[in-house]
Amino acid sequence: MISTSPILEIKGLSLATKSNKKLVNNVSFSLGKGESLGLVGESGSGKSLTLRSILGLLPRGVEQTGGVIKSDVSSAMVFQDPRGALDPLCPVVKQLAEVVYYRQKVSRKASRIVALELLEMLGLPDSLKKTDRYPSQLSGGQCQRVVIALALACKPGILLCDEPTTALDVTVQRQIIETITRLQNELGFAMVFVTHNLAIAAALCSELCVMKEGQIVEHGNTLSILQNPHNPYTQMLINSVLPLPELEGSGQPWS
Ligand SMILES: Nc1ncnc2c1ncn2[C@@H]1O[C@H](COP(=O)(O)OP(=O)(O)OP(=O)(O)O)[C@@H](O)[C@H]1O
Repeated sequence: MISTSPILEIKGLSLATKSNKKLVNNVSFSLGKGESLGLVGESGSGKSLTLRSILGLLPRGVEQTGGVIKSDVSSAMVFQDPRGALDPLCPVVKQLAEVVYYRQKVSRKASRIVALELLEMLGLPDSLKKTDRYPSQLSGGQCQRVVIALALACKPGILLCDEPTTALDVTVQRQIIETITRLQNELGFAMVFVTHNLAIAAALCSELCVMKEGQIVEHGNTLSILQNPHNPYTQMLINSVLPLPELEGSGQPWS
């Protein structure tokens, strides 16, 4: 299924609480350079824990009880809540310049220049680049762009996205998805993308893992799975997406 040699391989990953309650069970997948894999499934199915284990960022009380994670490139994470991921007391340009300074090992002056370039790349307005604005002075969509810039400042081989658009309204969701697609084409990072939204998974990810109760129940090409799901749970997930109602008489779906 993977055409290039994998840059991330997860084999038989199992996670449990300290009291041995199983949370993720025997999860395996791999990712090639520049590829995108979606993790979908109901709330509590283990998507975020699987993603966090790639970074070694498991929450307190959860431990890896089995399996191996092999990766020879760096990863960076984009979290669901953009405001929560930013320091409210530090101007955004300064936050970004700090990450560039420590991760790219350039001078203070150069780190600010790179930070401004990253904001430009993310399509943020000039006003935000010229004046030092705090996160509370930015919209949710602008904050999420800054958070993506923070992750890209680490020059990741793999971008780990944990429902990065869930907290945003649908028009901003679309802009963020388009921005991520553009940046992936420009920069060539691979991506693991956690989402509840099958349409977003279809737009971004060529490969899909469907998770239920800590296990992968279906894994393969995204379009094949969405058009011809084999697992009853996948079928249920697809059928639970509300169809747009049709305008009476017109036969046309709402636009
Ligand atoms: N720190 C923790 N201690 C104990 N159990 C936890 C902890 N974090 C998560 N869990 C449990 O692990 C399971 C998987 O959680 P996870 O956050 O990975 O689900 P998810 O599929 O990402 O859900 P959502 O889509 O709602 O974010 C859930 O049952 C959750 O309650």
